[in-house]
Amino acid sequence: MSQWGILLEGGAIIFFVAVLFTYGAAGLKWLRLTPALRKRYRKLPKGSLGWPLVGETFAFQHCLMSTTPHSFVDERRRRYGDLFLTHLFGTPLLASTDPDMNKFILTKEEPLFTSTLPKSISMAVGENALLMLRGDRHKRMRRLVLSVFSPEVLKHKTGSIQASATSILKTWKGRKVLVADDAREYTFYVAMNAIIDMGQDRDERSEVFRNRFLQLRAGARALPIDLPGTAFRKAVQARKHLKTMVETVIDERKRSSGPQYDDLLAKLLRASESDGGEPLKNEEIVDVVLSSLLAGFDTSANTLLFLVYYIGQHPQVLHDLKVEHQEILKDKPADEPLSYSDYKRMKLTQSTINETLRLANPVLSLHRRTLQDVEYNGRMVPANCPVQVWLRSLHTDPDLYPQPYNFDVDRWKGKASTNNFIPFGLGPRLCVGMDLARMELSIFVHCLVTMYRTWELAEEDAPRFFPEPGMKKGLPIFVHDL
Ligand code: HEM
Repeated sequence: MSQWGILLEGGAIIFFVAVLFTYGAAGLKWLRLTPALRKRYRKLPKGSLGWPLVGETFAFQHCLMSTTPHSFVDERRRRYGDLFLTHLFGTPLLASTDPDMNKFILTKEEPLFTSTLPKSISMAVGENALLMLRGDRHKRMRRLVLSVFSPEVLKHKTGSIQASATSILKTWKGRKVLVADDAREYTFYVAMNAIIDMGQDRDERSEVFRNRFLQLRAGARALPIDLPGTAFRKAVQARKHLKTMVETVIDERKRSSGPQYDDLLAKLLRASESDGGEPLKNEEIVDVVLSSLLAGFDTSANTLLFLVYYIGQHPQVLHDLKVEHQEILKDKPADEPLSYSDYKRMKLTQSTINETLRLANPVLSLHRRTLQDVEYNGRMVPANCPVQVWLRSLHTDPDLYPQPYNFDVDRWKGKASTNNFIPFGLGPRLCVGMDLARMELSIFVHCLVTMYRTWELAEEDAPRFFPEPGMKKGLPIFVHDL
């Protein structure tokens, strides 16, 4: 631990000093509130802020890039407990790895907590994105979005999702495949079909849309430096172009008496008919469309990437999956597309997805900020304090998951979902695309294991967890025929 860390360790004052350091004048203003808090100093969680300004960022990055990405959190949890103080990427924050505390944080949004996003992501998703909305506006928009991603609607999409998976997988024969690229291609078009179906001009227009979308996504992950040539500036420009494209589709749909769509855009355009509220403005629709695409893109693609990796590493799991999916095919006339009830029979596939999400969740942590002083189980978190729920450490807690770093699909047999497994979040911001994600992943696995006998790595590759979970080389593989 650094000198600073030793000096300050365990002292509640560290939090105030950190706020002062990080927020300058704003921190001073905050310090004026301390008389009320002083009594409660001793209840503040412990931890270390590492070095001035950079805090523990380097140690955190170093661990994520190493072969033991969990060690940063594991070590601090051992030393300070399930809720501890750290300082990452310029912000002092409290990290929670405690299932009950996580549930408390995620379910008590307003008046106690609010969700927060870094500046680059806020720019990319727009101020009307679900992730940015609060209170009644969030509830209304969430209801509208959920109605499109509900099982009742998704059950009609199994055939088209299967067609997308099959067409990508057919191209895998006889060539070296970079799974990361094709996973992104597949999940992007599945999500686009559910969110904004481009209709007749699909191929050409979708391609332009996709390229601009990739620029937007790159900027969402970059530093928010708005200068010529930066990823952030390119993303701002890409967003303007995407906005125009979405508005063009809106105009076409409003003018046309052509085909009826059942995508998210159609739902948003008819919002007032379905819930009696005010019609949505174009900018609200654009933000919800783009942010939903962004929220579902890397998350689903990276999960698919890890699914292919883990199944490939575990021949018994591949064998058992083949049995499950052949059973489904056996009961169907040849060439009949998968139905929703076929999908519901994919039990082992669901366990495999769970185990993949447990070990390689694409979302490392969820970000909140306290709106007032919050006391929980004898510990106090001051107002305006960033709090992060660390999913990965929860999902690899040895008390909850024996031999946590083993890929073991059997641990999910007959298990109902609990607060100890929250890859899609919890509470009022539970992922709205969860059912779509599970369905597209399951259908891809079905097509993969029924179209090919097995696959092998074309080059050595290994998981990485920084800057985001993925495979170091994008998982290059060769597939083998049945
Ligand atoms: C394996 C894939 C996915 C994972 C692991 C995942 C994970 C999550 C998590 C953890 C949250 C909660 C965020 C928070 O509490 O701050 C969330 C929210 C959200 N997700 Fe997903 N997601 C996935 C796929 C998708 C897909 C496919 C879509 C849409 C097409 C989507 C759209 C959203 C949206 C719009 C929210 C915000 C909900 C709100 O604020 O009310 N996600 N997701």
